[in-house]
Amino acid sequence: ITAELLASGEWKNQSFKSYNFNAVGIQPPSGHLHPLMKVREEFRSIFFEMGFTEMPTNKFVESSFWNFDALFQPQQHPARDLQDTFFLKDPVSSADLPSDLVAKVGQVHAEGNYGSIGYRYPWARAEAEKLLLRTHTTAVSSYMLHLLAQQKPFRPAKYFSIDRVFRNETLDATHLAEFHQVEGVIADRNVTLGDLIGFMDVFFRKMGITNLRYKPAYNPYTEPSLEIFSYHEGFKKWVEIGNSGMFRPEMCRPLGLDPDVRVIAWGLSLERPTMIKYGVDNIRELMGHKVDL
Ligand SMILES: COC[C@@H]1[C@H](c2ccc(C#Cc3ccccc3)cc2)[C@@H]2CN(C(=O)Nc3ccc(OC4CC4)cc3)C[C@@H](O)[C@@H](O)CN12
Repeated sequence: ITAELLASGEWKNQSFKSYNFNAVGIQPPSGHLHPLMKVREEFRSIFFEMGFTEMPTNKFVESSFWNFDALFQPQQHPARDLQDTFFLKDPVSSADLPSDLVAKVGQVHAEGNYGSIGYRYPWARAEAEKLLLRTHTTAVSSYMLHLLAQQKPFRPAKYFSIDRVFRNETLDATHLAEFHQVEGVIADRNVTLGDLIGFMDVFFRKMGITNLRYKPAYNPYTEPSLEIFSYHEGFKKWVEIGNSGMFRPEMCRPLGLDPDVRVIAWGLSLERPTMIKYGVDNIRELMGHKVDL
C-alpha cells in the first residue's frame, strides 16, 4: 500500500494479503552489553565460584569515618585533601556513627592500643563525621568486617565488591574522576601472606593473567602491602595489575575482630583490564557515548 493509493482512493480497487500477526520483527542492529559490564560479570562469576559473597555497595556517600578513620588512615593524610576527595557541602556531616566504635578508633589514632603506639595526634570526631563520595570500596569492607566481628562465634568470611569510587583526580586519557574498583576480602583465623599470594595466583589465572610478581608497597591500612605485577606478553613488559595486603591490627581490633583473626584483601580497577581486553586507548570511550572524532 502506498501514499498515492491512499490519497487517490485507488486502494479500494486493490486486493491486499491479510496481515500476518505472527511475523517475527527484523532484529534491530543495535543493543550491546557495555564492555565494563561484561568484564564485571566475568569478575563476579569468578568471585561467586570461589565462594565469595557480594558486599552492599549501593551507597556512594560515605562518612570519613568508614572511608578513612576506621582504616587507620590519619586525619592529616594527603588523601583526605580536597584535591583528592569529593567532600559534600550539604549535608557536611552525619552524626549517626556508633559512638563506642568511634571512640575505639579515635583512641588507636591518638594514643595507640592493641600493641600499637598509634599516630599520637589530637584526633577529632568532627573530622570523622564529614561526608564524602567514597574514594575506595574498602570503606564498605571495613563496615562489613565490623558486622562480621559482631557474629559470635566467629565464622570465616569471603567478601567482594565491584563498584564505582570517586577521586578528585586531574583528568587525562587514562584517568577520570571516578572508576570501578574490584575488591576481595578474606577473613579467617591465622591467614598468612602466603595465602594471599597463593590466592592471587589462582584468582588472576581465572582471568587469563599469569606469571605474577609482587613488590613491597605501602597502604595506611595494610601491613605488609604488595603491589601485584604480571608480565604482559603483548606489551613485552611488566604491568601493575593491582594492590593488596593484610589489614593492620589498628584497623581490625577496634572493629571488634579477635587478635588471631587475619584479614587479607586486594584491589584492582575494572577499567584497566577492560581497556586492555577491548583495545580501548582513551578511557572516555568507556564512559558515555563514543565520540567519533
Ligand atoms: C588511583 O588508581 C588506582 C587504580 C586502581 C586500583 C589500585 C589499587 C586498588 C586497591 C586496593 C586494595 C589494597 C589493599 C587492600 C584492599 C584494597 C584498587 C584499584 C588500578 C589498579 N591497577 C589495575 O587495575 N591494573 C590492571 C588490572 C588488570 C589488568 O588486566 C589486563 C589484562 C592484563 C591490567 C591492569 C593498577 C594500575 O592500573 C594503577 O595505575 C591504577 N590503579
